[in-house]
Amino acid sequence: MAEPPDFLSARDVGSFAYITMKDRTPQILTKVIDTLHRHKSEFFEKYGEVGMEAEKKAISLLSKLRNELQTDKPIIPLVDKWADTDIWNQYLEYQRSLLNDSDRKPSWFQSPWLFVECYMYRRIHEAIIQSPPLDDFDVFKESKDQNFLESQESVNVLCTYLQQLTIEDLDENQLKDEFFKLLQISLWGNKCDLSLSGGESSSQKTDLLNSLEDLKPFILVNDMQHLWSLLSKLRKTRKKTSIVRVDFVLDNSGFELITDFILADFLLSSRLATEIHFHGKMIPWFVSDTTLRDFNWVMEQVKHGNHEHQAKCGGDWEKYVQAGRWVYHDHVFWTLPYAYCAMFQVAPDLYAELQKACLIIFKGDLNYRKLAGDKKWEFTVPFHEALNGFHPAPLCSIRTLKAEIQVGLPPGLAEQLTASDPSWLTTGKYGIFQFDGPV
Ligand SMILES: O=P(O)(O)OC[C@H]1O[C@](O)(CO)[C@@H](O)[C@@H]1O
Ligand SMILES: [Mn+2]
Repeated sequence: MAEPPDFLSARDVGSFAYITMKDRTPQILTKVIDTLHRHKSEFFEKYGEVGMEAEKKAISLLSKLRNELQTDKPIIPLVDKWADTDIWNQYLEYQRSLLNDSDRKPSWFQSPWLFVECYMYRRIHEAIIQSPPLDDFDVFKESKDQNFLESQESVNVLCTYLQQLTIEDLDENQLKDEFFKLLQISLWGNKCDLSLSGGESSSQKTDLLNSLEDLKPFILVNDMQHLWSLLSKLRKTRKKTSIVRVDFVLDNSGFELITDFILADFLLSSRLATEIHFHGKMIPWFVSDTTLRDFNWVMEQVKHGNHEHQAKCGGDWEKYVQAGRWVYHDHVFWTLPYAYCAMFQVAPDLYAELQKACLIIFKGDLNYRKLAGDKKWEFTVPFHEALNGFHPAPLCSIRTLKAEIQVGLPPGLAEQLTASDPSWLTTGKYGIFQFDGPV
């Protein structure tokens, strides 16, 4: 058997991992510090002097973190006492044990990129929870909310589209077309995450629905048909009372979350699924990722939006939640640095939960990196192989490409893309629907 490939790492000078660690992450940390500064008077009003002291403490911890990163210092153990602190510190030990030389320590620019990038977000969380009473403050909340608010026009268009679809009148082919349309909306919704733009606003302003045809050439792997075959077969063959569960491993809040809600709503309304389970993050993560608070906030906003179709959607979604047809889950595993092939061992309860799904949709780039272990795979390696034994249920990655990792391409395509568009892997311009499961 050939050796598995090496991990992506900032050690590779000039790589996207390197540029992210050198430029983008310090920029994100600076923005976090600035956010805390800007909330100073709010903290004072709420907590008095204690709030001011806490703000100072958080800023000093974050400045120290930025300095450690920029000077490639060793990765140090976490000192907080949170649900996953011990697991993280064990993982740090494991990373250290991988370095044969006992004097060498894992560091920002030498260790696997997935590990250090996750560690940075976990250290931001540490800085905040060590600074009570600010321990509940989400440093990314403002930008997530802004992304949603700036996408209002597109949100209206999508809600209106969904409300005006008369699903019961559609024949099988029409239903498939609509399903494909909403899958593509959910794909391109992943284009505008905030960590890629260094936390700067990147909301959705164009009318996606009318751009889908133009965007089709940018879909490099298109397994939508497999998703349709799977769900439409279940729809035809299932008994009246049986459950068809689709899980979404969510990515970003704001506009992307709306596109996921629209797709999830369609799945229920069309009876392609009977239950949707959403998996979000327990702590603020990679700037724009969805937490329970974001999930609820976005739903509330839509419900109280001053647009008739938005309000109707929001009302429906709330009812789905109340009826247990939409269920939100979180788990510490999603904010650990492990590839998903480790889930069975590290978080068997989560693995068992995912096994209940008929289909799992993994949204976004970070999920893809974790599915494929963030390794330098050949572009033609089969997706099934890169998953390295992670097969809880049929699954599909819906992702725009924002990192130098992609598998399952036909021979020659990567070379062709590199020649015509050298940054094809990292700009979010290209997308995939990549399925693994029985076909
Ligand atoms: O929100 P997404 O689609 O997971 O993208 C987040 C992305 O941010 C980056 O880490 C860059 O910091 C990408 O490479 C990463 O995977
Ligand atoms: Mn994200």
